[in-house]
Amino acid sequence: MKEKEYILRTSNLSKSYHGSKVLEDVSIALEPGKIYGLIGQNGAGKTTLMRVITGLIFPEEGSLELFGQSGSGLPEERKRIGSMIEYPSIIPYITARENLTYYKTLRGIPSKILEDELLALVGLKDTGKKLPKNFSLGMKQRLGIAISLIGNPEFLILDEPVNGLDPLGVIEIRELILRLCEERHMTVLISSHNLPELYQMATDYIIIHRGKIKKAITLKELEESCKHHILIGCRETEKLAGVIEMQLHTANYKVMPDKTLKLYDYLDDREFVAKTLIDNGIVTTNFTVQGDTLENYFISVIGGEQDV
Ligand SMILES: Nc1ncnc2c1ncn2[C@@H]1O[C@H](COP(=O)(O)OP(=O)(O)OP(=O)(O)O)[C@@H](O)[C@H]1O
Repeated sequence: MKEKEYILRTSNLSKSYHGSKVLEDVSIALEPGKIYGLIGQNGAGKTTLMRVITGLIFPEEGSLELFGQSGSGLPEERKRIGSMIEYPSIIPYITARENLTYYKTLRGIPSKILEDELLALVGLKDTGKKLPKNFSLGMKQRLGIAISLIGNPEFLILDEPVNGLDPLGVIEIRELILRLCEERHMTVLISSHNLPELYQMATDYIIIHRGKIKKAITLKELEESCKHHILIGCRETEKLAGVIEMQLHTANYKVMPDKTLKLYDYLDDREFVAKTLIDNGIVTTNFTVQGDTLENYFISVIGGEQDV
């Protein structure tokens, strides 16, 4: 069997500042072509992790593999990364096009049409002589993304690119990222302190809290977790499933690895479900309605801990 390919693999990365751990045992694996949302509150360690990946700082412990290479092979592989970390590195007093020319020259890229191509890609081709200091926040973020795309990266790292944007701005960035992924087959790691903001932009979510990875979940699993259902616990799950199919005439349920069962129907008629189970000799250990908003889900994953 062919071994799974990873764009990035970290193993037990740790980093401290002034004796306190900012990253602790961070192990993540990113597969090609996916969009990973890195979600965590302010100070959770998102920027630090991105800086470690891009080689701006070094971890004290743990290891890192990029495109299958580690150790002395990392600097070469990092050329395949485009990033916008913390703030877009825009020069505010020259035009968007001049910004791109500046960074293109710095990177030694000869293409004559690169500026046109990137400006069109991020929807800034009509900005003409307007200076970035007068751009809206969304325009600045889009120019920052264009700059990060200069080397035609395969792996794009964006730190909070939707922070402070209005809902329309969030949608613009979302559409841009989805397009980049589709047209350029890029893998993206994008951070935010707000799970709902990245919802549907990301295919996978990594939740970080106080430097530790709390959860790695796919969009499908996230939606599954947030979908309302009746959670039923009982010792005889097979018998329970049989009663649900035969007596309640639905197959809209799922047996979980811990043998509890999630029933997605009859939410408005729970009394009928309870009565049917009793009538059929099912003894339940749990019978509750569950399902979360994205925000509640996030809070439940980080354990409801507030930052101090
Ligand atoms: N250079 C530094 N020196 C000292 N402490 C630092 C440094 N950089 C980060 N920290 C601390 O590390 C912790 C994690 O910071 P980081 O910027 O990685 O978090 P974040 O999740 O990106 O948060 P935000 O959303 O606020 O940017 C914070 O407590 C921060 O104060």
